[in-house]
Amino acid sequence: MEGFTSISSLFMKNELKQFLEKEVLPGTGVEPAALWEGIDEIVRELQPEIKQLLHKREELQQQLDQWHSEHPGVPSLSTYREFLKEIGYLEPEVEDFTVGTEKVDTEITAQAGPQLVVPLNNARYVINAANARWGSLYDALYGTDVLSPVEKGSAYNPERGEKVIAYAKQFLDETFPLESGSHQDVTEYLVRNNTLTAVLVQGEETVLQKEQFAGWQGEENAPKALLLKNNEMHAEVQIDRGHPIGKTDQAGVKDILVESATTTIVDAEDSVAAVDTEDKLEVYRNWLGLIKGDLTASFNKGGKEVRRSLAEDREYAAPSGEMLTLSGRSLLLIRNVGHLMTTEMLQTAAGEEVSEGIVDSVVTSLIAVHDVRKNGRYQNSKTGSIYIVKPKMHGSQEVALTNKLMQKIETLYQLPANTIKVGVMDEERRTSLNLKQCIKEVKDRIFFINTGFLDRTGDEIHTSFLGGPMIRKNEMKESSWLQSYEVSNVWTGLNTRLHEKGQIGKGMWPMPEEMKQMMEQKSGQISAGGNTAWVPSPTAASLHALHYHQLDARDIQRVKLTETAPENKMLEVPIEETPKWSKEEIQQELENNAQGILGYVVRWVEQGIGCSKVPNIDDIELMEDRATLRISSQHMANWLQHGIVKEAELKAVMKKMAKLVDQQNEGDPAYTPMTPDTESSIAFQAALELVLAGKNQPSGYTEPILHRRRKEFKAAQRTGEMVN
Ligand SMILES: CC(=O)SCCNC(=O)CCNC(=O)[C@H](O)C(C)(C)COP(=O)(O)OP(=O)(O)OC[C@H]1O[C@@H](n2cnc3c(N)ncnc32)[C@H](O)[C@@H]1OP(=O)(O)O
Ligand SMILES: O=CC(=O)O
Ligand SMILES: [Mg+2]
Repeated sequence: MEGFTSISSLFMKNELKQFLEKEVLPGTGVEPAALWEGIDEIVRELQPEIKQLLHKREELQQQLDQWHSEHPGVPSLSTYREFLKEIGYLEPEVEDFTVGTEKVDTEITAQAGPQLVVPLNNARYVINAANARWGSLYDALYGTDVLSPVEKGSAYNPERGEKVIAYAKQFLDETFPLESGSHQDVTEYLVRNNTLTAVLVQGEETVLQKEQFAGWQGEENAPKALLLKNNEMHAEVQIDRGHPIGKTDQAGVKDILVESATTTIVDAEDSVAAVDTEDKLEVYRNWLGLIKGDLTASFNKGGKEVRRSLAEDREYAAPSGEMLTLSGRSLLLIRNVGHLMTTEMLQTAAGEEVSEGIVDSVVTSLIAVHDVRKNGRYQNSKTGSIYIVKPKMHGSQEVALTNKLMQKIETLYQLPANTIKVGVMDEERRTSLNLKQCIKEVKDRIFFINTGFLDRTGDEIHTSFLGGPMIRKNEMKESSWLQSYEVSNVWTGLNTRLHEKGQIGKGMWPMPEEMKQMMEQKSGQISAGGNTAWVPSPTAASLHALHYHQLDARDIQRVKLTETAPENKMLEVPIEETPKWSKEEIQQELENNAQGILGYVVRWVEQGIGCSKVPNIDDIELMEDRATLRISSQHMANWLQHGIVKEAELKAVMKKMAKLVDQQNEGDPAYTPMTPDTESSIAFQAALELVLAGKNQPSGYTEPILHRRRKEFKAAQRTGEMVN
């Protein structure tokens, strides 16, 4: 095969083979021949199993479709439950057990804090994310709407600055109260007898309680930084009387750094558009750079050349008399793709593509072997673990398959058993309903469960597609199935003692610009029992970090563990039995969905951007990724199926919204408008296809269409380049 080299019985793209041989393998202790043989064996054994499990998904969906056609509307619970048991959708109960994962880093076991997610194909963002372990509270407050609407413009506004400082000092008073007086009235901080001492305006001295003072930098009588600790999370008061802000502060405080993203998921899945070898290698190379510690990104920002690299660790003198070192970087977890897609990078002799999930796990864990062998400039996992997040698994058999894959990889790389930890995204209905069984399959390697409610909503719609029209998208968050799913996830996590070994994670804040709202609402995820929750940006991480100071997540979990089992309402399908929507409401729903779909898809297909901010109908910028696309496309397809909208009307809405999206992108020189010639716009046709063919997409996923259309666009671009 042209462009491929044979490795055992398989054929590998030359670029991947070279990348593995020249850039990855040296230093891992794994020989090329052993790798090729190992991959071959894994593929031979697991590829048929994956196919079988994908076939099982289809079979179940057909049975569900048939059942819903015969029982239209909201299902009667007892009959429905029986049916689901009969077809094996609901799995048999399993005995109680506890999670036994060992060698998990303290960022996961001891700390409770924000989890940042970042697209792995963007080196500039990825380095930023790794460094988001620490973030400026002053910047986070000044640059967002938490205190007052965002101001555009470059000049520093001292009035806004004052508000920021007052808020931050109030945070200090609430979280790190002085024995008497307020941080607002401090004129000098110093360290005396290993105690943080503050001099107040009137001249009297006060102290911070001992347990909260973790260290300092600089001289004891003129410290530059004071390290404070609460609920296992740190904050650093930075003092510099020569700094433009420090100069204006009576205590010389220039900023308060907050420990922010304790963990970061570097994402090779739903936030990236990676459809071929070129794209995948970019993703893998960035992961290698992160693990080796030498990833850099150079770019121009505000007229200045910036070269970004990974942050160093932070060192402090500790009250114990010893030095204290804290990581300067977030603990990195990598999200692989799920079981569905295959990749051109590796093929069988018959020309059949190999599962992309297998290749992802083999390559990303091989790269992480450098961390286990301490080859990098920094050490990501101090416990020698590799953290892989596995998305979109349906039920316990698929989790068992992932476990088998990781076992085989460990054997291949001669790693101790359970070195590769697995994070299970609870984002498909069959996993939520059988979560205990799923956790059991990876009970000694699981390090988190996470309520990926976005994918989960897409799957909720697709599973019961033929039952009737779904409620409006915005109503989903309040619906009983979703609330029950959140509660049940926590319950199962706590009762398998997962929280003692890992994270019970909560979902994404998908409105990156709405930080005031986030500050008002996102602490709810901790009150609900989460010890981590997803944020879309470093700024959001720094702000959400404050919630972990306000609430003791571990304590909340201990209390929740004593509660009785929640009622399971996950089978309450969100069908609107007697739709009474006005024409305007229907139009609004369709336009909102169409705008989101088109705004996201056009950048995906034509620019290879897998996660972007797209304004909704109310001009609020929403984070759109493949999971939000799954919801919108399935929702429109479902309304089409049930006659809430006719095909011609739907097409008209799509065209109207394409015009709007074109206008919204006018300032982007790389953008090609979809209108007026929507027929020849590959992006527009992709968006339309996602809706018109939505009913038949596997589990309602958008990957197959997106990948095909992106490849089509890339090919057209290449042909165009050749012609020009
Ligand atoms: C359902 C799911 O699967 S959710 C998981 C998938 N979602 C994600 O991964 C969301 C990740 N977030 C993002 O990709 C981005 O924040 C977006 C696309 C939502 C917004 O991106 P932009 O429009 O470029 O953001 P904006 O212009 O406000 O900010 C850009 C700055 O913030 C930084 N930034 C934004 N998001 C991130 C992030 N997730 N990690 C690190 N840095 C980030 C950028 O580095 C940039 O700073 P720089 O100029 O110093 O490099
Ligand atoms: O992956 C996260 C989700 O919400 O889906
Ligand atoms: Mg998801």
